[in-house]
Amino acid sequence: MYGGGYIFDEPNRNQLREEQQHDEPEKLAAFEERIAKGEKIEPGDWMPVEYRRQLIRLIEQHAHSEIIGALPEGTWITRAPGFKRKLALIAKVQDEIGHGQLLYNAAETLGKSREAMINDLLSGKSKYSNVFNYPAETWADVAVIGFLIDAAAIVNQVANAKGSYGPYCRALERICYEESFHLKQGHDAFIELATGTPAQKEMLQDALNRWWQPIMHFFGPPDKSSSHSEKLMQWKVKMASNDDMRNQFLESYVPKIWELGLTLPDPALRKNAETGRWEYTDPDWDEFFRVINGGGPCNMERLQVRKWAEEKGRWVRKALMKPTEKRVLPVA
Ligand SMILES: CC(C)(COP(=O)(O)OP(=O)(O)OC[C@H]1O[C@@H](n2cnc3c(N)ncnc32)[C@H](O)[C@@H]1OP(=O)(O)O)[C@@H](O)C(=O)NCCC(=O)NCCSC(=O)Cc1ccccc1
Repeated sequence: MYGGGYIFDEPNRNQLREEQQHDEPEKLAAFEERIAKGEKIEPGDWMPVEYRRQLIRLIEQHAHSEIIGALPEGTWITRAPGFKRKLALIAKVQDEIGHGQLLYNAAETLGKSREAMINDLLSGKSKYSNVFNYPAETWADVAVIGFLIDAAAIVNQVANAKGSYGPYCRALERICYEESFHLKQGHDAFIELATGTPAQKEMLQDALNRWWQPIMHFFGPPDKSSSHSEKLMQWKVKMASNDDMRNQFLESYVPKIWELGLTLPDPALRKNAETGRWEYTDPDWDEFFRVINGGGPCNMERLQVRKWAEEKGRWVRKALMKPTEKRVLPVA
């Protein structure tokens, strides 16, 4: 556990309870009117308890995804082919950690401490993106992550940057600038393999086959079984539904993959000319829920690495604390 002596602050818990009692209809109506007008909600503004709770959940999961998301690519820094690719990968992985910091800051404005968030990650209480629970077996996996997972993240983040909560939107705007650089480096590595030797192309095709289902899962369950979408879209936290984002990703990237002579492991994948929407075989949603609930191939390994890093970094955090903060509090 995060042993720097941190818990979910009691004052914040009390604040949440207090606000719950004040979720009065007039305040709620005024809040929803502001959302409808496209105004940004800022940390000091009144907000329904459920809006706060949902934002903490979503932003916290996003932050964890960035931190854990650095791990599969991070293991390739020393093995990236050539000095330039090593440098670019170091910069990219560093950016992902920076994105995690920006997002933890945004979530903290809602009253949950960073330490409580890290504790919830390490205990398995909080989720993070399904995709980072798979191994990066070859250099081609890094190219697929850098191109297609970054692309998927950009589709989601560009949309939600226009959402209602100011600190989250501002963090997303900055993240999107950096992600567009990541996409370029991923695309470059992807093209090099796709247009390289038969062995390189085969390695890329193999990585694509393995990553396709996790990427389809990335946007979340189908709209009909998405538990949070309705409320989050009403409150303009999510600016497009899971299926719409998945469709937008397919629209932008499937043609690019096919143009390179690569295939995707779904014979039903095609654009319906009449509806303008992409059709596909439903990915295995049981596998998705298994992975996001801790049963993926790398969940245990990912959390072990984070726990190790927290343990090893404890003395640094302690050294940076004010003497009065150095007492160890029980973990929530
Ligand atoms: C769209 C969605 C992901 C899910 O919509 P919601 O309305 O929130 O949920 P919904 O009701 O549809 O689902 C029901 C349950 O399923 C959970 N679940 C769903 N999908 C996933 C999933 N894929 N993975 C794990 N869990 C998932 C969901 O939490 C809920 O469980 P709960 O009730 O909490 O226990 C939303 O949370 C979002 O936009 N998040 C912000 C963006 C974000 O986090 N991006 C992360 C990647 S950043 C990146 O990649 C950068 C990078 C690139 C390369 C290298 C390194 C880094």
